Amino acid sequence: MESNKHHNLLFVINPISGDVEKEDLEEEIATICQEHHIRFEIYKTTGEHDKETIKEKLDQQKYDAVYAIGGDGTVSIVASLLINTTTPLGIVPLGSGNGLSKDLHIPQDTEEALELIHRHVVRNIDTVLLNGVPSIHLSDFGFNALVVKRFCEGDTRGPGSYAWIAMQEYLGYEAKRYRIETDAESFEGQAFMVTVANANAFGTNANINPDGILNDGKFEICLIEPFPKAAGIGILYKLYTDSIDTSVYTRTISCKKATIYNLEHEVMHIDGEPMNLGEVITAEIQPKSLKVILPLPEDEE
Ligand SMILES: Nc1ncnc2c1ncn2[C@@H]1O[C@H](COP(=O)(O)OP(=O)(O)OP(=O)(O)O)[C@@H](O)[C@H]1O
Repeated sequence: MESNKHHNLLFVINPISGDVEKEDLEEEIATICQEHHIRFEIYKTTGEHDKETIKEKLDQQKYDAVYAIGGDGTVSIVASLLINTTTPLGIVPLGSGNGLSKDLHIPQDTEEALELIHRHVVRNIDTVLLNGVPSIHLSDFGFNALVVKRFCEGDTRGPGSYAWIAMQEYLGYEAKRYRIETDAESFEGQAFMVTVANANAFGTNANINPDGILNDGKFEICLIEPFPKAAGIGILYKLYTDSIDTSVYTRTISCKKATIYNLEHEVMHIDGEPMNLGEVITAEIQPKSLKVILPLPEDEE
């Protein structure tokens, strides 16, 4: 565990995330930073070449931390630039999906999350490389990836439209075939979805990997195998009560390295961004490769 006092910060704000108005936010940031004698800069994302622009800023100047203010997409852009650097990632969750921040127990209330600027600890977490592309949270193939793809193609945001798309796609969805080889065990067969899980729960709170630990040097491959449609409600219930690992239709492989053969070229996403990485995907853990800013443990407050 480390702590680091902030002197110079970069805030990356996504002005459209979560359909949340963020006008007062800049003033709140300015107030806290002035109070604690912290220099700061704000970059507002545009949706175009944000990663490149933020990278230029990081190359030009040393920041003590970069705070991503938005949803999982914004967090993912910032995090991918901070992996294997000494600069920690801070998160102020303000998106429609805030999965990583929830798994890290970062306050979901904006005011409380901003308090971390002057009261926090820094910890190292693992990340996973999928054909060289970093995944910090959850990536998957199959049903959920299809829903994520349709969601990204649509023009409505929020959990309601995600649930609506999921319902529309569910009845017609057919499991796809995968071969998975890992340093622990192998699998070949059909799956409804295959998740490469560094963390635990999606932004919707569906917990696909209840026992996952973000800094254990391993990731999990969580499979939901084919099931009768009538069993869907039970699986959904287990996903939302942190007990999916007790379902007879699931299988979890904990490993450090895996090769996934996506035999039917099913859609996939990495941390919520649809992506096509081809038929053969290698996944490899990058132990403790990302520094994150977290609330002080209760016994240290
Ligand atoms: N100024 C902007 N105008 C339009 N789109 C933007 C802008 N800034 C960022 N974006 C887009 O916002 C998306 C990321 O949003 P993020 O995940 O942080 O929040 P979200 O509300 O959870 O979003 P989503 O509903 O897509 O999950 C990316 O697709 C990015 O291109």
